[in-house]
Amino acid sequence: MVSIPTYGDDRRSAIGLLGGSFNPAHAGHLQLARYALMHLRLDQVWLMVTPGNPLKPREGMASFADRLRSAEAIADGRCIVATDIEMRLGARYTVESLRRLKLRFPRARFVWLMGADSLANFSRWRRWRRIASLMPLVILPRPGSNADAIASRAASWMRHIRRPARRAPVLSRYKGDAWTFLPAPQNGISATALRDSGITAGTP
Ligand SMILES: Nc1ncnc2c1ncn2[C@@H]1O[C@H](COP(=O)(O)OP(=O)(O)OP(=O)(O)O)[C@@H](O)[C@H]1O
Ligand SMILES: O=C(O)c1ccc[n+]([C@@H]2O[C@H](COP(=O)([O-])O)[C@@H](O)[C@H]2O)c1
Repeated sequence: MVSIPTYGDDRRSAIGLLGGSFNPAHAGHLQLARYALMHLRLDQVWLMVTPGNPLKPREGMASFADRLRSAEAIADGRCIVATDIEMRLGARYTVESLRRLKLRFPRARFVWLMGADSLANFSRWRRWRRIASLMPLVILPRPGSNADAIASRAASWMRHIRRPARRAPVLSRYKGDAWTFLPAPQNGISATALRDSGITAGTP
């Protein structure tokens, strides 16, 4: 089982964090991770499996072990790494996980990655303004969610720290208080649709 990636210890690595339920992991996650890796000039993307999204019901959620295995199955173990570090950090909310992660890897430069649907709901996350101050945020488009994301409460509140997408290659140099909406090819796939078709994080 993949545990704590050590890459962040070695040098001032630029690491994209894709937090997710991965119930199951799918091609949309992989596409996002690959695109971010290249366009943000990252050293790695960590598929950071959440012990449990505080806003999602537990019903229908596969076990942490199954979801981690599912994320490992799409990772390459080199540039894209699945990790159980959020479970190990022992925090329930992203804001606390990110704070602990920065203490654990003081030399790393983290960037928080998320799809447009997550930005649309971001203002419901615990201490979301604080999250935006902890590390740069990069939003990738997702069919059906982009207009809501741009019109969201969080996007409106953060408008003064929005950076143009052309700044994406240097965004990891910011300590926080910077975000961008990165135009990218879109993928309509979702874990919900996969579960509805019978594919779950426990499927071998
Ligand atoms: N097709 C996609 N395009 C862009 N971003 C995506 C896509 N799928 C997932 N993401 C992003 O990846 C992160 C983790 O997503 P998650 O594991 O919840 O998958 P999901 O497909 O959104 O799941 P569900 O349908 O169960 O809500 C979130 O930031 C989400 O916005
Ligand atoms: O901390 C919060 O309040 C919070 C609320 C909703 C979602 N999150 C995080 O958002 C990430 C994406 O979650 P999900 O379920 O949409 O894949 C994952 O890392 C969750 O822990 C975090």
